Amino acid sequence: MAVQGLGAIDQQYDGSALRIGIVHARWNKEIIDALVAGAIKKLKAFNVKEENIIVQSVPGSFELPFASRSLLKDENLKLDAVIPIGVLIKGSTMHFEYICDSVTHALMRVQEETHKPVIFGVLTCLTEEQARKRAGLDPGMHNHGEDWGAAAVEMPLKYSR
Ligand SMILES: O=Nc1c(NC[C@H](O)[C@H](O)[C@H](O)CO)[nH]c(=O)[nH]c1=O
Repeated sequence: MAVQGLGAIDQQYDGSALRIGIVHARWNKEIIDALVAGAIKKLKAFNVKEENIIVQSVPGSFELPFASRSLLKDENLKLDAVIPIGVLIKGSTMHFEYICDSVTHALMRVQEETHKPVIFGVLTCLTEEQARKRAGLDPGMHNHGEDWGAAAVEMPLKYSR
């Protein structure tokens, strides 16, 4: 049996009727930009229309849950899923741990409260090198933003209410 890799896609989904939000933090801009580009590239590969991809930014990852909830509840946007994207890199204090833990749990709560998919697009890295690799910024490395784009198409098509 073929072993599926991380973020393996199980079939070619048609996202042409979907509306997807991407809300990204503004810390670690170069890495964020690569992750957002990867997510958009994959959304388009699944036929999501450019006009149906709504991209907004927030100051940092700690603001992602609030913004994600607001986007999903915005009746004018009619989003099918949201991809919060942030890059958290360990510093010399415990700030990193508290943000990672609180943001992760808060994003899960947004998903439960809104009954809409919230794709976990937050890198929690010990070094900048780890983050760059996961954004595909090193030659031959995979851009995790693409996995998040694929998940944002699969989930609403499979589990929309
Ligand atoms: O501290 N490091 C980071 C960070 N801190 C800011 C925080 O998310 C929030 O915006 C402020 O505390 C204001 O609420 N935000 C990140 O996205 N990545 C980091 O690596």
